Amino acid sequence: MTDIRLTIEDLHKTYPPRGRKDPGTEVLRGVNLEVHDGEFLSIVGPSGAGKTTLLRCISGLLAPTSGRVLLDNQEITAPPREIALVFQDYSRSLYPWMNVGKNIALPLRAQGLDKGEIAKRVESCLASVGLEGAAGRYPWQLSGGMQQRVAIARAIAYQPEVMVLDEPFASVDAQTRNDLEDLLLQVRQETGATFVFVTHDVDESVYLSDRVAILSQTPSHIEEIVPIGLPADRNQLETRALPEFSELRAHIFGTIRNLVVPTNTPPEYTI
Ligand SMILES: Nc1ncnc2c1ncn2[C@@H]1O[C@H](COP(=O)(O)OP(=O)(O)OP(=O)(O)O)[C@@H](O)[C@H]1O
Repeated sequence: MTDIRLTIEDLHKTYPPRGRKDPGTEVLRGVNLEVHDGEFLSIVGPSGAGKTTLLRCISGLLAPTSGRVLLDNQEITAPPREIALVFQDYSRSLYPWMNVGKNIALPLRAQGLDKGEIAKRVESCLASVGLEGAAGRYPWQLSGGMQQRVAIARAIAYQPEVMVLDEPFASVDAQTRNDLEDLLLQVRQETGATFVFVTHDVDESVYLSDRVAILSQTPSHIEEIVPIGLPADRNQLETRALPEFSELRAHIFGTIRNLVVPTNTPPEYTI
């Protein structure tokens, strides 16, 4: 049996009232989830279902109202060293006044590594994300996709056990997005890390994952966990052309659509 890396136990989160007339916002109501060691698990769900809230609780950035998140059986009460985060907004996560090398080195310096080890890690992580020799460039000199590669390099330089990513590819074009998806699969193979990945893109969740967890409408719980039994060796053209791929995306899309109470707003998910 696979080891459990992360356990989410009966997690509840209600944001406190913002004024006298605001009762507060109950977002998570009893989320239970286990993430296996080395697994790639994606979280999808209707817009506003609480995906980011759940990720923030998992990574120790937000205290749950009740319930617990355990990393290797230890309750998380603050951001643990073993977890690295990558967000959608790379332009805010990289420091524009520091070059790429310094951006990647910053958390390593905080970890107390010596200069030689830091320089080695910066170069090898840049090579892993296809940005050899870019250490001296500044974030504003790079395209959006390249900046997100730097954010991924910074996360892997840290040698985390778990990588938590919140819609990391939502702001890049379709071709770059496919390249970054493959980069993530390569990073997963090289590092053996566990991935928890939030996306609005059902196809992306099927392409990348071992399992996809579907969050319900708020106050949310896990509606369904879908095992993705596709061959481990994924390929943008062949994997996406498999009949099982279409069946899985149709199933997940249908489940999310059934969760959404009809409104006049256009659907966010497309198939
Ligand atoms: N700091 C906060 N204070 C109060 N309410 C909040 C706060 N952050 C989020 N919310 C509310 O919690 C709900 C869930 O938000 P969250 O961002 O977690 O959902 P999401 O599934 O990630 O959203 P999206 O699909 O838009 O990315 C929303 O109704 C949001 O307005």
